[in-house]
Amino acid sequence: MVVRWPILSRQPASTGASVRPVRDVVRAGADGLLDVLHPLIVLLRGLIRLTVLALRWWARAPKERRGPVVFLSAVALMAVGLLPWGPVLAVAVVVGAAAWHGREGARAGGAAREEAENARLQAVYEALVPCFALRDDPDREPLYAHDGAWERAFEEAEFGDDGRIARLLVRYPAHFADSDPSHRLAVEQRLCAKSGRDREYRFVWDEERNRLEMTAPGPLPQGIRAQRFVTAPGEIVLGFTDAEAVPRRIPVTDGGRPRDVPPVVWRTGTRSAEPHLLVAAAPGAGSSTLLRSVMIQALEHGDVVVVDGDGSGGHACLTGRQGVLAVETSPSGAVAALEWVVHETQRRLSEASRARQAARPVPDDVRRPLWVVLDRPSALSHLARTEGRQDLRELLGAPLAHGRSARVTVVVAEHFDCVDELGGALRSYARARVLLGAATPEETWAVLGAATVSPPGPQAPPGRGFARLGAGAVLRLQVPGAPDPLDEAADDAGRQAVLGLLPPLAATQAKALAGQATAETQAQAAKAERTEAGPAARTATPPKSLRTSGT
Ligand SMILES: Nc1ncnc2c1ncn2[C@@H]1O[C@H](COP(=O)(O)OP(=O)(O)OP(=O)(O)O)[C@@H](O)[C@H]1O
Repeated sequence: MVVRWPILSRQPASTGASVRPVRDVVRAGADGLLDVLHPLIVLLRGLIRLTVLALRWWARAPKERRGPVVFLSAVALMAVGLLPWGPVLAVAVVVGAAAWHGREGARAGGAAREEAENARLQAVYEALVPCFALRDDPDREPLYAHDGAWERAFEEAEFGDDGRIARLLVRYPAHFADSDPSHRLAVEQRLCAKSGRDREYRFVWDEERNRLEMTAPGPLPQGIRAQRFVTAPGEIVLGFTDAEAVPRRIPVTDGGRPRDVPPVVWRTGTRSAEPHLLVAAAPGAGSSTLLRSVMIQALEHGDVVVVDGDGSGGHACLTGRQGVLAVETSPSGAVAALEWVVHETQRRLSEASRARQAARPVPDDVRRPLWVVLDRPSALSHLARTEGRQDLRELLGAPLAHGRSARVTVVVAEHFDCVDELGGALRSYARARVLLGAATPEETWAVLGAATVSPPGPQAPPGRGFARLGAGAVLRLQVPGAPDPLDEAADDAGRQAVLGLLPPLAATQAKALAGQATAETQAQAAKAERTEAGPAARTATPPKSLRTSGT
Protein backbone atom coordinates (compact mmCIF):
# COMPACT_ATOMS: atom_id res chain seq x y z
CA MET A 1 0.00 0.00 0.00
CA VAL A 2 2.80 2.25 1.02
CA VAL A 3 4.47 1.49 -2.24
CA ARG A 4 1.34 1.89 -4.20
CA TRP A 5 0.20 5.08 -2.55
CA PRO A 6 2.70 7.26 -4.13
CA ILE A 7 1.98 5.50 -7.37
CA LEU A 8 -1.70 5.93 -6.80
CA SER A 9 -1.11 9.46 -5.64
CA ARG A 10 0.99 10.16 -8.73
CA GLN A 11 -1.44 8.42 -11.00
CA PRO A 12 -3.33 11.53 -12.07
CA ALA A 13 -0.09 13.30 -12.74
CA SER A 14 1.19 10.45 -14.76
CA THR A 15 -2.17 10.24 -16.63
CA GLY A 16 -1.97 13.99 -17.38
CA ALA A 17 1.49 13.55 -18.67
CA SER A 18 0.32 10.87 -21.02
CA VAL A 19 -2.80 12.85 -22.19
CA ARG A 20 -0.96 16.10 -22.86
CA PRO A 21 1.21 14.68 -25.59
CA VAL A 22 -1.89 13.19 -27.19
CA ARG A 23 -3.66 16.57 -27.10
CA ASP A 24 -0.61 18.29 -28.49
CA VAL A 25 -0.35 15.71 -31.18
CA VAL A 26 -4.02 16.16 -32.08
CA ARG A 27 -3.68 19.94 -32.06
CA ALA A 28 -0.54 19.81 -34.12
CA GLY A 29 -2.27 17.42 -36.53
CA ALA A 30 -5.31 19.69 -36.77
CA ASP A 31 -3.09 22.71 -37.32
CA GLY A 32 -1.21 20.89 -40.01
CA LEU A 33 -4.44 19.78 -41.61
CA LEU A 34 -5.78 23.34 -41.45
CA ASP A 35 -2.56 24.58 -43.03
CA VAL A 36 -2.89 22.02 -45.78
CA LEU A 37 -6.58 22.75 -46.28
CA HIS A 38 -6.25 26.54 -45.88
CA PRO A 39 -6.25 27.29 -49.63
CA LEU A 40 -9.30 25.08 -50.00
CA ILE A 41 -11.07 26.85 -47.14
CA VAL A 42 -10.25 30.24 -48.63
CA LEU A 43 -11.61 29.12 -51.99
CA LEU A 44 -14.77 27.72 -50.43
CA ARG A 45 -15.32 30.87 -48.41
CA GLY A 46 -14.75 33.00 -51.50
CA LEU A 47 -17.21 30.92 -53.53
CA ILE A 48 -19.84 31.28 -50.82
CA ARG A 49 -19.32 35.05 -50.69
CA LEU A 50 -19.50 35.32 -54.47
CA THR A 51 -22.74 33.36 -54.48
CA VAL A 52 -24.20 35.59 -51.77
CA LEU A 53 -23.15 38.68 -53.76
CA ALA A 54 -24.78 37.28 -56.90
CA LEU A 55 -28.00 36.44 -55.04
CA ARG A 56 -28.09 39.89 -53.45
CA TRP A 57 -27.54 41.54 -56.83
CA TRP A 58 -30.37 39.46 -58.26
CA ALA A 59 -32.70 40.52 -55.45
CA ARG A 60 -31.92 44.23 -55.79
CA ALA A 61 -31.40 44.59 -59.54
CA PRO A 62 -34.23 46.05 -61.62
CA LYS A 63 -36.20 43.35 -63.40
CA GLU A 64 -35.48 44.74 -66.83
CA ARG A 65 -31.74 44.46 -66.17
CA ARG A 66 -31.81 40.86 -64.99
CA GLY A 67 -32.78 39.33 -68.35
CA PRO A 68 -30.02 40.96 -70.41
CA VAL A 69 -27.40 40.11 -67.78
CA VAL A 70 -28.44 36.45 -67.71
CA PHE A 71 -28.45 36.36 -71.50
CA LEU A 72 -24.99 37.95 -71.75
CA SER A 73 -23.64 35.58 -69.10
CA ALA A 74 -24.98 32.58 -71.02
CA VAL A 75 -23.44 33.86 -74.26
CA ALA A 76 -20.12 34.47 -72.49
CA LEU A 77 -20.19 30.94 -71.03
CA MET A 78 -20.85 29.43 -74.46
CA ALA A 79 -18.07 31.48 -76.02
CA VAL A 80 -15.66 30.44 -73.29
CA GLY A 81 -16.71 26.80 -73.71
CA LEU A 82 -15.92 26.94 -77.42
CA LEU A 83 -12.46 28.44 -76.97
CA PRO A 84 -9.57 25.91 -76.96
CA TRP A 85 -8.39 26.80 -73.46
CA GLY A 86 -11.63 28.49 -72.49
CA PRO A 87 -12.88 26.18 -69.70
CA VAL A 88 -9.44 26.08 -68.07
CA LEU A 89 -9.23 29.86 -68.28
CA ALA A 90 -12.76 30.21 -66.85
CA VAL A 91 -11.92 27.91 -63.92
CA ALA A 92 -8.73 29.91 -63.31
CA VAL A 93 -10.71 33.17 -63.26
CA VAL A 94 -13.32 31.74 -60.88
CA VAL A 95 -10.62 30.33 -58.60
CA GLY A 96 -8.82 33.68 -58.65
CA ALA A 97 -12.00 35.60 -57.84
CA ALA A 98 -12.92 33.13 -55.09
CA ALA A 99 -9.43 33.35 -53.61
CA TRP A 100 -9.62 37.15 -53.63
CA HIS A 101 -13.02 37.28 -52.00
CA GLY A 102 -12.25 34.46 -49.57
CA ARG A 103 -9.11 36.01 -48.10
CA GLU A 104 -9.09 37.22 -44.51
CA GLY A 105 -10.30 40.79 -44.20
CA ALA A 106 -12.18 40.74 -47.50
CA ARG A 107 -15.41 40.27 -45.64
CA ALA A 108 -14.77 42.99 -43.11
CA GLY A 109 -15.19 45.83 -45.65
CA GLY A 110 -18.03 44.12 -47.53
CA ALA A 111 -19.89 43.24 -44.36
CA ALA A 112 -19.53 46.75 -42.98
CA ARG A 113 -20.82 48.21 -46.23
CA GLU A 114 -23.71 45.77 -46.34
CA GLU A 115 -24.56 46.56 -42.76
CA ALA A 116 -24.52 50.29 -43.49
CA GLU A 117 -26.72 49.82 -46.56
CA ASN A 118 -29.22 47.71 -44.62
CA ALA A 119 -29.28 50.34 -41.86
CA ARG A 120 -30.02 53.06 -44.42
CA LEU A 121 -32.85 51.01 -45.95
CA GLN A 122 -34.28 50.28 -42.52
CA ALA A 123 -34.17 54.01 -41.65
CA VAL A 124 -36.02 54.85 -44.87
CA TYR A 125 -38.55 52.11 -44.15
CA GLU A 126 -39.20 53.40 -40.64
CA ALA A 127 -39.65 56.93 -41.94
CA LEU A 128 -42.31 55.68 -44.36
CA VAL A 129 -44.27 53.73 -41.75
CA PRO A 130 -46.38 56.74 -40.58
CA CYS A 131 -47.35 57.40 -44.23
CA PHE A 132 -48.22 53.86 -45.23
CA ALA A 133 -49.34 52.10 -42.03
CA LEU A 134 -53.00 51.84 -41.03
CA ARG A 135 -53.85 52.36 -37.38
CA ASP A 136 -56.14 49.32 -37.09
CA ASP A 137 -54.84 47.29 -39.96
CA PRO A 138 -56.76 44.00 -40.20
CA ASP A 139 -53.77 42.48 -41.98
CA ARG A 140 -51.74 40.42 -39.52
CA GLU A 141 -48.51 41.08 -41.35
CA PRO A 142 -48.86 44.55 -42.84
CA LEU A 143 -46.29 45.76 -45.36
CA TYR A 144 -45.50 48.73 -43.12
CA ALA A 145 -45.46 48.34 -39.37
CA HIS A 146 -43.42 49.87 -36.57
CA ASP A 147 -41.57 46.63 -35.89
CA GLY A 148 -41.39 45.67 -39.56
CA ALA A 149 -38.41 45.16 -41.84
CA TRP A 150 -37.62 46.76 -45.18
CA GLU A 151 -37.11 43.55 -47.15
CA ARG A 152 -40.78 43.11 -48.11
CA ALA A 153 -41.42 46.76 -48.82
CA PHE A 154 -38.43 47.63 -51.02
CA GLU A 155 -38.27 45.58 -54.17
CA GLU A 156 -35.08 46.96 -55.61
CA ALA A 157 -32.34 49.15 -54.20
CA GLU A 158 -29.16 50.46 -55.75
CA PHE A 159 -26.37 52.29 -53.98
CA GLY A 160 -23.83 54.74 -55.34
CA ASP A 161 -20.09 54.61 -54.76
CA ASP A 162 -20.58 56.98 -51.84
CA GLY A 163 -22.80 54.38 -50.14
CA ARG A 164 -25.96 56.45 -50.57
CA ILE A 165 -29.18 55.25 -52.13
CA ALA A 166 -29.11 55.87 -55.87
CA ARG A 167 -32.39 54.14 -56.71
CA LEU A 168 -35.21 52.61 -54.72
CA LEU A 169 -38.34 50.78 -55.82
CA VAL A 170 -40.90 51.01 -53.05
CA ARG A 171 -44.04 48.90 -52.74
CA TYR A 172 -46.89 50.64 -51.00
CA PRO A 173 -50.23 49.33 -49.71
CA ALA A 174 -53.37 49.62 -51.82
CA HIS A 175 -55.13 51.81 -49.28
CA PHE A 176 -52.58 54.62 -49.73
CA ALA A 177 -54.17 57.63 -51.48
CA ASP A 178 -51.54 57.92 -54.22
CA SER A 179 -53.59 60.34 -56.30
CA ASP A 180 -53.56 62.94 -53.52
CA PRO A 181 -50.64 65.36 -54.10
CA SER A 182 -50.25 66.16 -50.41
CA HIS A 183 -49.93 62.48 -49.51
CA ARG A 184 -47.41 61.98 -52.29
CA LEU A 185 -45.46 65.01 -51.16
CA ALA A 186 -45.27 63.70 -47.60
CA VAL A 187 -43.77 60.43 -48.84
CA GLU A 188 -41.34 62.18 -51.19
CA GLN A 189 -40.18 64.55 -48.47
CA ARG A 190 -39.43 61.67 -46.13
CA LEU A 191 -37.58 59.78 -48.84
CA CYS A 192 -35.53 62.91 -49.66
CA ALA A 193 -34.72 63.52 -46.02
CA LYS A 194 -33.53 59.98 -45.41
CA SER A 195 -31.59 59.67 -48.66
CA GLY A 196 -29.74 63.01 -48.40
CA ARG A 197 -31.19 66.49 -48.78
CA ASP A 198 -28.27 67.87 -50.77
CA ARG A 199 -29.26 65.98 -53.92
CA GLU A 200 -32.16 66.01 -56.33
CA TYR A 201 -34.52 63.07 -56.74
CA ARG A 202 -36.94 62.00 -59.38
CA PHE A 203 -40.13 60.22 -58.34
CA VAL A 204 -42.26 58.07 -60.58
CA TRP A 205 -45.57 56.88 -59.17
CA ASP A 206 -46.95 53.73 -60.76
CA GLU A 207 -50.52 53.90 -59.51
CA GLU A 208 -51.54 50.73 -61.32
CA ARG A 209 -48.95 48.59 -59.55
CA ASN A 210 -48.68 50.51 -56.25
CA ARG A 211 -45.01 51.15 -56.81
CA LEU A 212 -42.95 54.31 -56.30
CA GLU A 213 -39.56 54.61 -57.92
CA MET A 214 -37.08 57.10 -56.52
CA THR A 215 -33.96 57.87 -58.51
CA ALA A 216 -31.08 60.23 -57.76
CA PRO A 217 -30.36 61.44 -61.30
CA GLY A 218 -26.85 62.16 -62.49
CA PRO A 219 -25.49 65.65 -63.10
CA LEU A 220 -26.98 67.75 -65.90
CA PRO A 221 -24.92 69.07 -68.81
CA GLN A 222 -23.27 72.05 -67.18
CA GLY A 223 -21.04 74.92 -68.26
CA ILE A 224 -22.52 75.18 -71.76
CA ARG A 225 -22.59 78.79 -72.93
CA ALA A 226 -25.25 80.58 -74.94
CA GLN A 227 -24.70 79.99 -78.65
CA ARG A 228 -26.63 79.61 -81.89
CA PHE A 229 -28.70 76.50 -81.27
CA VAL A 230 -29.91 74.34 -84.14
CA THR A 231 -33.66 74.89 -83.83
CA ALA A 232 -36.61 75.77 -86.04
CA PRO A 233 -37.99 79.35 -86.03
CA GLY A 234 -40.15 79.86 -82.95
CA GLU A 235 -38.29 77.24 -80.95
CA ILE A 236 -36.43 78.49 -77.89
CA VAL A 237 -33.90 76.39 -76.00
CA LEU A 238 -34.56 77.08 -72.33
CA GLY A 239 -31.71 74.86 -71.23
CA PHE A 240 -30.62 71.25 -70.95
CA THR A 241 -32.11 68.30 -69.15
CA ASP A 242 -31.65 64.57 -68.44
CA ALA A 243 -30.94 62.38 -71.45
CA GLU A 244 -33.79 59.97 -70.67
CA ALA A 245 -36.32 62.81 -70.20
CA VAL A 246 -36.45 63.97 -73.84
CA PRO A 247 -35.86 62.10 -77.11
CA ARG A 248 -34.27 65.07 -78.86
CA ARG A 249 -30.58 66.02 -79.00
CA ILE A 250 -29.02 69.21 -80.30
CA PRO A 251 -25.39 69.75 -81.18
CA VAL A 252 -23.58 72.32 -79.02
CA THR A 253 -20.03 73.44 -78.48
CA ASP A 254 -18.96 72.83 -74.91
CA GLY A 255 -15.52 74.13 -73.98
CA GLY A 256 -14.50 74.21 -77.64
CA ARG A 257 -15.60 70.62 -78.28
CA PRO A 258 -18.79 69.55 -80.06
CA ARG A 259 -21.28 67.33 -78.24
CA ASP A 260 -24.97 66.41 -78.42
CA VAL A 261 -27.13 67.38 -75.45
CA PRO A 262 -30.81 66.86 -74.55
CA PRO A 263 -32.52 70.27 -74.73
CA VAL A 264 -35.68 71.68 -73.15
CA VAL A 265 -37.29 73.29 -76.19
CA TRP A 266 -40.19 75.71 -75.81
CA ARG A 267 -42.26 76.11 -78.97
CA THR A 268 -43.77 79.56 -79.40
CA GLY A 269 -45.97 81.03 -82.10
CA THR A 270 -49.51 80.73 -83.32
CA ARG A 271 -49.70 76.97 -82.86
CA SER A 272 -48.11 76.88 -79.45
CA ALA A 273 -50.16 75.53 -76.56
CA GLU A 274 -47.89 77.45 -74.19
CA PRO A 275 -47.54 80.87 -75.84
CA HIS A 276 -46.14 82.72 -72.79
CA LEU A 277 -43.43 81.95 -70.23
CA LEU A 278 -43.26 82.56 -66.48
CA VAL A 279 -39.92 82.22 -64.72
CA ALA A 280 -40.01 82.14 -60.91
CA ALA A 281 -36.68 82.17 -59.17
CA ALA A 282 -34.84 82.58 -55.93
CA PRO A 283 -32.71 85.74 -55.77
CA GLY A 284 -29.49 85.28 -57.71
CA ALA A 285 -30.62 81.95 -59.17
CA GLY A 286 -30.11 83.10 -62.76
CA SER A 287 -33.47 84.42 -63.99
CA SER A 288 -31.93 87.44 -65.76
CA THR A 289 -29.44 85.10 -67.42
CA LEU A 290 -32.28 82.93 -68.68
CA LEU A 291 -34.12 85.98 -70.05
CA ARG A 292 -30.92 87.11 -71.79
CA SER A 293 -30.51 83.69 -73.34
CA VAL A 294 -34.16 83.69 -74.48
CA MET A 295 -33.86 87.20 -75.96
CA ILE A 296 -30.67 86.33 -77.85
CA GLN A 297 -32.61 83.53 -79.55
CA ALA A 298 -35.76 85.61 -80.01
CA LEU A 299 -33.87 88.42 -81.72
CA GLU A 300 -32.88 86.06 -84.54
CA HIS A 301 -36.41 86.23 -85.92
CA GLY A 302 -38.27 88.95 -84.02
CA ASP A 303 -38.38 92.23 -82.12
CA VAL A 304 -38.07 92.63 -78.37
CA VAL A 305 -39.43 95.13 -75.82
CA VAL A 306 -37.67 94.84 -72.45
CA VAL A 307 -39.04 96.09 -69.14
CA ASP A 308 -36.29 95.75 -66.56
CA GLY A 309 -37.47 96.18 -62.99
CA ASP A 310 -34.47 94.37 -61.56
CA GLY A 311 -32.57 97.60 -61.08
CA SER A 312 -29.20 96.00 -61.83
CA GLY A 313 -29.16 97.10 -65.48
CA GLY A 314 -28.57 93.54 -66.59
CA HIS A 315 -30.25 94.15 -69.95
CA ALA A 316 -28.54 97.43 -70.86
CA CYS A 317 -26.36 95.50 -73.32
CA LEU A 318 -29.45 95.22 -75.55
CA THR A 319 -29.96 98.95 -75.79
CA GLY A 320 -29.87 100.19 -79.37
CA ARG A 321 -29.42 96.73 -80.90
CA GLN A 322 -31.32 95.91 -84.07
CA GLY A 323 -34.71 94.46 -83.18
CA VAL A 324 -34.65 95.82 -79.62
CA LEU A 325 -37.50 98.32 -79.58
CA ALA A 326 -37.00 99.54 -76.02
CA VAL A 327 -35.23 98.75 -72.76
CA GLU A 328 -37.29 100.45 -70.06
CA THR A 329 -36.18 100.66 -66.45
CA SER A 330 -38.57 103.31 -65.02
CA PRO A 331 -42.26 103.01 -64.10
CA SER A 332 -43.27 105.67 -66.66
CA GLY A 333 -41.19 104.01 -69.38
CA ALA A 334 -42.59 100.60 -68.51
CA VAL A 335 -46.17 101.89 -68.67
CA ALA A 336 -45.49 103.65 -72.01
CA ALA A 337 -43.87 100.53 -73.46
CA LEU A 338 -46.72 98.27 -72.40
CA GLU A 339 -49.36 100.74 -73.67
CA TRP A 340 -47.60 100.60 -77.02
CA VAL A 341 -47.60 96.79 -76.84
CA VAL A 342 -51.37 96.82 -76.23
CA HIS A 343 -51.94 99.05 -79.30
CA GLU A 344 -49.57 96.96 -81.36
CA THR A 345 -51.42 93.78 -80.38
CA GLN A 346 -54.74 95.34 -81.42
CA ARG A 347 -53.21 96.64 -84.65
CA ARG A 348 -51.83 93.23 -85.51
CA LEU A 349 -55.15 91.54 -84.82
CA SER A 350 -57.13 93.96 -87.00
CA GLU A 351 -54.49 93.89 -89.79
CA ALA A 352 -54.53 90.10 -89.80
CA SER A 353 -58.33 90.05 -89.80
CA ARG A 354 -58.51 92.54 -92.70
CA ALA A 355 -55.96 90.54 -94.67
CA ARG A 356 -57.89 87.32 -94.16
CA GLN A 357 -61.18 88.95 -95.17
CA ALA A 358 -59.56 90.27 -98.33
CA ALA A 359 -57.93 86.85 -98.95
CA ARG A 360 -54.53 88.53 -98.84
CA PRO A 361 -51.47 87.12 -97.10
CA VAL A 362 -50.93 88.57 -93.62
CA PRO A 363 -48.37 91.42 -93.88
CA ASP A 364 -44.81 90.65 -92.84
CA ASP A 365 -44.77 93.21 -90.03
CA VAL A 366 -47.78 91.48 -88.46
CA ARG A 367 -46.18 88.06 -88.82
CA ARG A 368 -42.88 89.13 -87.31
CA PRO A 369 -42.79 87.85 -83.70
CA LEU A 370 -42.86 90.51 -80.99
CA TRP A 371 -41.44 89.59 -77.60
CA VAL A 372 -42.37 91.46 -74.42
CA VAL A 373 -39.82 90.55 -71.76
CA LEU A 374 -40.35 91.70 -68.17
CA ASP A 375 -37.64 91.14 -65.58
CA ARG A 376 -39.08 91.53 -62.07
CA PRO A 377 -42.04 93.72 -63.11
CA SER A 378 -43.63 93.72 -59.63
CA ALA A 379 -41.15 96.36 -58.42
CA LEU A 380 -42.06 98.72 -61.29
CA SER A 381 -45.73 97.85 -61.04
CA HIS A 382 -45.75 98.87 -57.40
CA LEU A 383 -44.00 102.16 -58.18
CA ALA A 384 -46.36 102.85 -61.09
CA ARG A 385 -49.37 102.34 -58.82
CA THR A 386 -48.00 104.71 -56.17
CA GLU A 387 -47.40 107.31 -58.93
CA GLY A 388 -51.03 106.92 -59.99
CA ARG A 389 -50.13 105.32 -63.32
CA GLN A 390 -51.84 102.37 -64.92
CA ASP A 391 -51.13 98.96 -63.46
CA LEU A 392 -48.66 96.93 -65.53
CA ARG A 393 -50.69 93.80 -64.83
CA GLU A 394 -53.76 95.30 -66.50
CA LEU A 395 -51.68 96.34 -69.50
CA LEU A 396 -50.40 92.80 -69.87
CA GLY A 397 -53.97 91.48 -70.22
CA ALA A 398 -54.30 92.09 -73.98
CA PRO A 399 -50.94 90.67 -75.10
CA LEU A 400 -51.47 87.67 -72.86
CA ALA A 401 -54.98 86.94 -74.09
CA HIS A 402 -54.42 87.67 -77.80
CA GLY A 403 -50.67 87.15 -78.02
CA ARG A 404 -50.90 83.79 -79.76
CA SER A 405 -52.93 85.11 -82.70
CA ALA A 406 -51.02 88.41 -82.79
CA ARG A 407 -47.61 86.70 -82.51
CA VAL A 408 -46.85 88.54 -79.31
CA THR A 409 -45.03 86.45 -76.70
CA VAL A 410 -44.83 87.55 -73.08
CA VAL A 411 -41.94 86.38 -70.87
CA VAL A 412 -41.95 87.34 -67.19
CA ALA A 413 -39.34 86.60 -64.54
CA GLU A 414 -40.10 87.23 -60.89
CA HIS A 415 -38.80 86.24 -57.46
CA PHE A 416 -40.80 83.61 -55.60
CA ASP A 417 -42.03 86.03 -52.96
CA CYS A 418 -43.59 88.36 -55.58
CA VAL A 419 -45.11 85.74 -57.90
CA ASP A 420 -48.50 86.15 -56.23
CA GLU A 421 -48.51 89.83 -57.18
CA LEU A 422 -48.33 89.06 -60.89
CA GLY A 423 -52.06 88.61 -61.22
CA GLY A 424 -54.36 85.86 -62.36
CA ALA A 425 -54.14 86.57 -66.12
CA LEU A 426 -50.41 85.93 -66.24
CA ARG A 427 -50.71 82.84 -64.13
CA SER A 428 -53.35 81.34 -66.38
CA TYR A 429 -51.89 82.34 -69.77
CA ALA A 430 -48.20 81.73 -69.03
CA ARG A 431 -48.39 77.98 -69.31
CA ALA A 432 -44.68 77.48 -69.94
CA ARG A 433 -43.07 77.58 -66.51
CA VAL A 434 -39.52 77.64 -65.22
CA LEU A 435 -38.47 77.48 -61.60
CA LEU A 436 -34.87 78.34 -60.72
CA GLY A 437 -33.02 77.88 -57.45
CA ALA A 438 -34.00 76.33 -54.13
CA ALA A 439 -37.75 76.48 -53.54
CA THR A 440 -40.09 75.19 -50.89
CA PRO A 441 -42.56 72.46 -51.92
CA GLU A 442 -45.34 75.06 -51.75
CA GLU A 443 -43.47 77.40 -54.12
CA THR A 444 -42.75 74.49 -56.41
CA TRP A 445 -46.39 73.56 -56.40
CA ALA A 446 -47.50 77.16 -57.02
CA VAL A 447 -45.19 77.56 -60.03
CA LEU A 448 -45.13 74.15 -61.64
CA GLY A 449 -48.49 72.80 -60.50
CA ALA A 450 -46.74 69.62 -59.49
CA ALA A 451 -45.09 68.55 -56.31
CA THR A 452 -43.30 65.55 -57.69
CA VAL A 453 -39.85 67.07 -57.59
CA SER A 454 -37.29 67.82 -54.96
CA PRO A 455 -35.80 71.29 -55.38
CA PRO A 456 -32.18 71.67 -56.46
CA GLY A 457 -29.95 71.26 -53.44
CA PRO A 458 -28.22 74.18 -51.73
CA GLN A 459 -25.05 73.34 -53.66
CA ALA A 460 -26.82 73.70 -57.01
CA PRO A 461 -25.06 76.09 -59.40
CA PRO A 462 -26.90 79.15 -60.78
CA GLY A 463 -29.21 78.42 -63.65
CA ARG A 464 -30.41 75.12 -62.11
CA GLY A 465 -34.10 74.42 -61.79
CA PHE A 466 -37.09 72.82 -63.44
CA ALA A 467 -39.20 73.48 -66.50
CA ARG A 468 -42.75 72.42 -67.25
CA LEU A 469 -44.45 73.10 -70.55
CA GLY A 470 -48.22 73.06 -70.09
CA ALA A 471 -49.31 69.84 -68.45
CA GLY A 472 -46.17 68.02 -69.57
CA ALA A 473 -43.63 66.35 -67.36
CA VAL A 474 -41.53 68.37 -64.97
CA LEU A 475 -38.03 68.44 -66.45
CA ARG A 476 -34.83 69.25 -64.65
CA LEU A 477 -33.20 72.26 -66.25
CA GLN A 478 -29.75 73.78 -66.55
CA VAL A 479 -29.85 77.16 -68.26
CA PRO A 480 -26.94 77.97 -70.60
CA GLY A 481 -24.53 80.59 -69.30
CA ALA A 482 -25.22 84.02 -70.80
CA PRO A 483 -23.52 86.59 -68.58
CA ASP A 484 -24.15 90.29 -68.90
CA PRO A 485 -21.45 91.58 -71.30
CA LEU A 486 -21.31 94.81 -69.31
CA ASP A 487 -20.69 92.96 -66.03
CA GLU A 488 -16.95 93.16 -65.49
CA ALA A 489 -17.12 90.52 -62.76
CA ALA A 490 -18.40 87.90 -65.22
CA ASP A 491 -16.00 85.63 -67.08
CA ASP A 492 -14.52 87.27 -70.12
CA ALA A 493 -15.05 84.41 -72.57
CA GLY A 494 -18.75 84.25 -71.62
CA ARG A 495 -19.17 88.00 -72.07
CA GLN A 496 -17.47 87.87 -75.47
CA ALA A 497 -19.72 84.95 -76.48
CA VAL A 498 -22.86 86.94 -75.60
CA LEU A 499 -21.56 90.04 -77.37
CA GLY A 500 -20.95 87.93 -80.46
CA LEU A 501 -24.55 86.70 -80.38
CA LEU A 502 -26.21 90.09 -79.97
CA PRO A 503 -27.53 91.72 -83.12
CA PRO A 504 -25.46 94.67 -84.41
CA LEU A 505 -26.24 98.18 -83.20
CA ALA A 506 -29.04 99.87 -85.10
CA ALA A 507 -27.67 102.52 -87.51
CA THR A 508 -29.07 105.48 -85.55
CA GLN A 509 -27.83 104.11 -82.27
CA ALA A 510 -24.39 103.31 -83.70
CA LYS A 511 -24.20 106.88 -84.99
CA ALA A 512 -25.40 108.27 -81.65
CA LEU A 513 -22.92 106.18 -79.67
CA ALA A 514 -20.09 107.14 -82.05
CA GLY A 515 -21.03 110.81 -81.56
CA GLN A 516 -21.27 110.31 -77.83
CA ALA A 517 -17.89 108.55 -77.75
CA THR A 518 -16.29 111.38 -79.73
CA ALA A 519 -17.88 114.00 -77.49
CA GLU A 520 -16.73 112.08 -74.43
CA THR A 521 -13.20 111.74 -75.76
CA GLN A 522 -13.11 115.46 -76.44
CA ALA A 523 -14.60 116.28 -73.05
CA GLN A 524 -12.15 113.96 -71.32
CA ALA A 525 -9.22 115.45 -73.19
CA ALA A 526 -10.36 118.94 -72.22
CA LYS A 527 -10.89 117.85 -68.63
CA ALA A 528 -7.49 116.16 -68.49
CA GLU A 529 -5.94 119.37 -69.65
CA ARG A 530 -7.64 121.30 -66.86
CA THR A 531 -7.21 118.85 -64.01
CA GLU A 532 -5.99 115.39 -63.17
CA ALA A 533 -9.39 113.82 -63.19
CA GLY A 534 -10.45 110.38 -61.76
CA PRO A 535 -11.89 107.61 -63.96
CA ALA A 536 -14.72 108.89 -66.12
CA ALA A 537 -17.92 106.90 -66.12
CA ARG A 538 -19.63 106.42 -69.44
CA THR A 539 -23.37 105.89 -69.43
CA ALA A 540 -25.38 105.08 -72.48
CA THR A 541 -28.91 106.46 -72.33
CA PRO A 542 -31.44 103.85 -73.44
CA PRO A 543 -33.19 105.11 -76.56
CA LYS A 544 -36.93 105.52 -76.64
CA SER A 545 -37.06 103.89 -80.02
CA LEU A 546 -40.49 102.35 -79.74
CA ARG A 547 -41.88 101.97 -83.21
CA THR A 548 -44.13 99.63 -85.07
CA SER A 549 -42.34 97.22 -87.33
CA GLY A 550 -42.38 98.36 -90.87
CA THR A 551 -43.55 101.89 -90.09
N1 LIG B 1 -26.82 79.38 -66.33
C1 LIG B 1 -25.80 79.97 -65.73
N2 LIG B 1 -24.56 79.52 -65.90
C2 LIG B 1 -23.52 80.13 -65.28
N3 LIG B 1 -23.64 81.20 -64.46
C3 LIG B 1 -24.86 81.69 -64.25
C4 LIG B 1 -26.01 81.11 -64.88
N4 LIG B 1 -27.09 81.80 -64.49
C5 LIG B 1 -26.65 82.77 -63.68
N5 LIG B 1 -25.32 82.71 -63.54
C6 LIG B 1 -24.51 83.62 -62.73
O1 LIG B 1 -25.15 83.82 -61.48
C7 LIG B 1 -25.13 85.18 -61.13
C8 LIG B 1 -26.56 85.69 -60.94
O2 LIG B 1 -27.22 85.60 -62.19
P1 LIG B 1 -28.47 86.52 -62.55
O3 LIG B 1 -28.11 87.96 -62.43
O4 LIG B 1 -28.98 86.05 -63.85
O5 LIG B 1 -29.44 86.13 -61.37
P2 LIG B 1 -30.88 86.73 -61.06
O6 LIG B 1 -31.77 85.60 -60.69
O7 LIG B 1 -31.34 87.60 -62.16
O8 LIG B 1 -30.57 87.59 -59.79
P3 LIG B 1 -31.54 88.68 -59.15
O9 LIG B 1 -32.92 88.43 -59.64
O10 LIG B 1 -31.40 88.45 -57.67
O11 LIG B 1 -30.99 90.01 -59.60
C9 LIG B 1 -24.38 85.91 -62.23
O12 LIG B 1 -23.03 86.05 -61.85
C10 LIG B 1 -24.47 84.97 -63.40
O13 LIG B 1 -23.36 85.09 -64.28
